[in-house]
Amino acid sequence: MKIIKLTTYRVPPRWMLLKIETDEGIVGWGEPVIEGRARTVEAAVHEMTPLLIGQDPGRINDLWQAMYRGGFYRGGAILMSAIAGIDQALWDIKGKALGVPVYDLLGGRVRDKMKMYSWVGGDRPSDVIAGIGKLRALGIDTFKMNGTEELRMLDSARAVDQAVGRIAEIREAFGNDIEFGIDFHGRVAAPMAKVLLRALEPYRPLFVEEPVLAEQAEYYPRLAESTSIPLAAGERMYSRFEFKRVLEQGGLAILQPDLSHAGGITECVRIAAMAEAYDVAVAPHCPLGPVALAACLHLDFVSHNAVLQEQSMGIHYNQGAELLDYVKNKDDFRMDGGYIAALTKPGLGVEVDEERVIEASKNAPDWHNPLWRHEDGSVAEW
Ligand SMILES: O=C(O)[C@H](O)[C@@H](O)[C@@H](O)[C@H](O)CO
Ligand SMILES: [Mg+2]
Repeated sequence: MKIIKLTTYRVPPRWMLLKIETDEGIVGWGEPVIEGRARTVEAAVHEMTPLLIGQDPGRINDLWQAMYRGGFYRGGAILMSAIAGIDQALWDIKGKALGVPVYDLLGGRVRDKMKMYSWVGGDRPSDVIAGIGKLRALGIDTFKMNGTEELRMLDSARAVDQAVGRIAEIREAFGNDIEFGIDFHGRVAAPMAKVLLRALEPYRPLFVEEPVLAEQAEYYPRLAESTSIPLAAGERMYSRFEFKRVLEQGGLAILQPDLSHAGGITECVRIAAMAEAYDVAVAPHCPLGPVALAACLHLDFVSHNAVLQEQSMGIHYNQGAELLDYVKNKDDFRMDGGYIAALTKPGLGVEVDEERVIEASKNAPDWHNPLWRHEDGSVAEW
């Protein structure tokens, strides 16, 4: 079998889907995208085409190495997202060619169902109580929300009280019937991280995500010393080589590689195995579309240390399209009591509605995250 064509479709809300065609008629789908840089990743995908056209799609490891090592410069958000989407599509082709789901190509399932969580509260975490109430009715009991709005490097007791007060309200309203992660989203600088973590201790969040920016990873062990709250990070790390440093230095209880940013299934399954050796859990990051989620689920079903899966149904970013709008087999993604079953169809298990994708790609938005500024006019982390 040979790869004959790559086609990219940027689609609402802010995703990109990649279709890889072969000379035997089998097609694979991937989701190479960095939120806000879809056009850049699209260019990177097409720059890699000469390494792929005419090649056997079944030689995923060799194609991965050629894409990673072949360009001299390597790593980072753009190139690793391009590789990720291509990798996902190659696994999709392989599974379809052999008539098995990707998890069976990776040694089979370690679990029967996977625990999912939903976002509540939006960019500026508000109405989280109402959001949780609505989703509780659907049997969902695990959530994530932003921990703060903009926060200055050194902010006020009032700002801390506002952030903590929201969490206190959640515990007040729902007790221990629900669990929730708090995403600091890189908005909290090192001077404030310890302050905020300590103030949140009494409310026992399931985890705090990106307690500081990924470029401040040396703070993870120091912050972990100061709190019992499990620390999580990973959406802004892009390969085994970044995650190995974080595992070596310690501090993170949960790694959150993104299957559409960190080199795809091939790379993230290795990252998950590395984490298991350090007794670190994995909870793949996925605020994206259905192909990215499917790739995450195949990792989840073969990784003993996979504990939670993010999915974007109802997320505040999904303006103009929802998680399953481009999927024909929507029922396969049904959640039951906050869990999802394995995707058992061959390949990634996503039946892409190509007509819908092509139609939607005709007016793809150029989504970019907002540029926030503090009261004094300086740039604030979004
Ligand atoms: O945890 C999450 O889902 C992420 O922090 C998410 O909010 C960001 O990755 C966002 O998609 C960037 O545009
Ligand atoms: Mg996050």
